[in-house]
Amino acid sequence: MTDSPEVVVHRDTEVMAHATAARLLTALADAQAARGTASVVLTGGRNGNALLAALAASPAREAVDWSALDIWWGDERYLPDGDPDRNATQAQQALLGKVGVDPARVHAMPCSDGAFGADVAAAAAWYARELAAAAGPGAPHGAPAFDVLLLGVGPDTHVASLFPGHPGFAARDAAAVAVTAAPKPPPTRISLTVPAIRSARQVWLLAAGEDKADAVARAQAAPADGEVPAAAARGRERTLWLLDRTAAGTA
Ligand SMILES: O=C1O[C@H](COP(=O)(O)O)[C@@H](O)[C@H](O)[C@H]1O
Repeated sequence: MTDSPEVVVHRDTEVMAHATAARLLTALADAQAARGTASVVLTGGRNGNALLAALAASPAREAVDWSALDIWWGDERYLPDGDPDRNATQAQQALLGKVGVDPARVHAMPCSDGAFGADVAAAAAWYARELAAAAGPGAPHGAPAFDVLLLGVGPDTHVASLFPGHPGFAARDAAAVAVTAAPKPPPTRISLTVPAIRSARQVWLLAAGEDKADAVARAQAAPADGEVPAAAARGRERTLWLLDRTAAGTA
């Protein structure tokens, strides 16, 4: 696991989205050149969706073979299929419906009107099994070595759906966990766990806007094993904070 996160500060939110899109296309194209395949973990939220829109608009988007990309999610709001608040719905509209993804490689988290109904714990356990199957035997924590795992950072320092002081943050025995009574609506969610996040080769934390400045400062000062979820998000090879000036506190 990386000890020292790197920090890149962009002029504003728009520049950050486009620069991060270029960075991500390069990282995924490099992974595909090296191994013939790549994997990415998407995030929801404002910065995650701005990135997806920038990817869709990029003239370089076909540098990635979208059909040879596994797409996972760091978290999901446990809502009916197609609900506009689902991270998967937003990703489909912003990007996935515009590029040639292989539907079999788009690993959406379950929805509340699917096979598991209201049983979000069973839904999270299923996603953990999907991750473990992709990771193969012997993978620590049953999670794949994702090439790039994206995380938006909430104003309270939450990442994925791991909220400060909430039980999901402490989950260590599976790659995915059910989250109930989340402090941010909707209350019922599924999230990757800290060990699953730390299985990624690269973890990129995205934060733009004045309301994120305090969270960024606190997360960068907290110990990696503290109760500040964003501080615990580390990649095996690289941890990268991608900020705009307001979130970095340098505006
Ligand atoms: O609810 C969520 O919030 C976080 C952060 O969202 P933001 O709009 O404050 O940037 C997001 O990363 C997560 O995926 C999402 O489910």
